[in-house]
Amino acid sequence: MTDQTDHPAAPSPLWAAPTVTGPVDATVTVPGSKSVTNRALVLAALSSEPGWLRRPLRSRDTQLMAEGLRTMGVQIEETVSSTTSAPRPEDTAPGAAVAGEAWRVIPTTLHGPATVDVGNAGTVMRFLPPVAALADGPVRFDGDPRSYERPLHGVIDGLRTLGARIDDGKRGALPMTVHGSGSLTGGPVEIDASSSSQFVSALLLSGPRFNQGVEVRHTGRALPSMPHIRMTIDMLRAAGAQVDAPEDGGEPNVWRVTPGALLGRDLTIEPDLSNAQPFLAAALITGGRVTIPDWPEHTTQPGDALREIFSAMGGSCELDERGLTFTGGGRVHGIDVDLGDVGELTPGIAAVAALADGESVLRGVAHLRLHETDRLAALAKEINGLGGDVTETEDGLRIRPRPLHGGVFHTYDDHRLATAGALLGLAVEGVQVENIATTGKTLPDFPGLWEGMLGAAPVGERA
Ligand SMILES: O=C(O)C1=C[C@@H](OP(=O)(O)O)[C@@H](O)[C@H](O)C1
Ligand SMILES: C=C(OP(=O)(O)O)C(=O)O
Repeated sequence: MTDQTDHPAAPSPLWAAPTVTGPVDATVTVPGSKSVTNRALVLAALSSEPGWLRRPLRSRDTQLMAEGLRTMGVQIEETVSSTTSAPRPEDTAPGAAVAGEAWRVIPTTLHGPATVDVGNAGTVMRFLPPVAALADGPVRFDGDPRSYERPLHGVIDGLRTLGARIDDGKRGALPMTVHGSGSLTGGPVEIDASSSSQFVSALLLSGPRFNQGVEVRHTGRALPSMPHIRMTIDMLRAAGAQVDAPEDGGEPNVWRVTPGALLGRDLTIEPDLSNAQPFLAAALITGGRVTIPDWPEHTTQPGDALREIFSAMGGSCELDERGLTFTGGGRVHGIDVDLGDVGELTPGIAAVAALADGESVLRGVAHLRLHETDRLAALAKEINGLGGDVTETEDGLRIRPRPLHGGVFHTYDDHRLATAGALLGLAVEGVQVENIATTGKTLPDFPGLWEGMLGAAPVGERA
């Protein structure tokens, strides 16, 4: 929490991005979804009975979420993948299920005083304040310097309307203290969630535990990341909540959650499809083939849109019992696409677009200026630093491919900038990615997975 402000910044190490000389051909098992894991943790913590998360993502963002809930009293235990909390002998035998494969969540009466470190996790800084409003006692929220700049007004103002007392020094941002009183009135609330869909998800996720439930009405410009709101609704319903949503015949931009108990679930977390992006992109860029096991047939994850987007950029994919196999066609095409629903895919798409045979226009993602970093400015600056021609538009990027050269690719503590740099390095010699460890926000050991994928690639001429 304070590390980054108390000490002078040490220079971040550089990671020499490997360049490949032939098509990749690999199967890459991607860890669990950040968005599903962090919703599942919140819902399990608010349930009336214990639950299980199997194959949860263990990364900075999800550990921060688990730790935040623990500080309010929730028990989250590392366990073996068994259906009881006591490990069976066969689970601890060599080659059997590894300890820590599952999280067992045991809810409790939430309490303060507590301090939550949100890091730079949008899900933690937005989903936990409504939980804290249900705790008995003050809960302080703090995080990385960037968390102070990320929008939070929808959650703060929304919670105040619903009856919470919050001390934010009138900034409408972190740091702040939520003075929980053990319960929240709830009811109708209007918010402008055009800067982050997570405002809506945050108020809905805790909504069943508010005395009057919640009715969230979005006012303002277009909402980004609609599949993530759909994910919230589907997971709430699977936990037994009653939710009315616009796409089910309800009023546009209005969601209602009825008060009621949430059920403890036994949930296996899907792989993170947005984190599958760099590996699929490697197949596209090198004219190779990558299989991602356990790709869900139906999902609300925005990463599922990669099947269509990357196919349009020059490949093809097949979903079968092995998972999703993406095969690059040998050429990468430019694309003109609105990414408003799937904004978190933008950095990876921009990197691929910089290597394409024609211009790309990425639209509908103005809100990315308020993500982990200003992603539009960072992508333009870093790709241009390698010789590219990227310009910012009002709501996105225009990318005109040019021959690129090596150099340092700065990442601004943004995991998706780091994987975008790795992608460029596949095709461009001498790319050095600053602070590759920042990928640990959502994808621990990215370098190991990346080098493992390339190790499986046959050596040969560039495709
Ligand atoms: O609810 C979620 O899990 C997320 C919603 C999106 O946030 P925004 O709507 O702020 O873009 C997305 O970009 C983020 O990575 C995860
Ligand atoms: C925007 C992102 O994260 P978050 O808002 O959850 O911090 C992301 O993972 O791309």
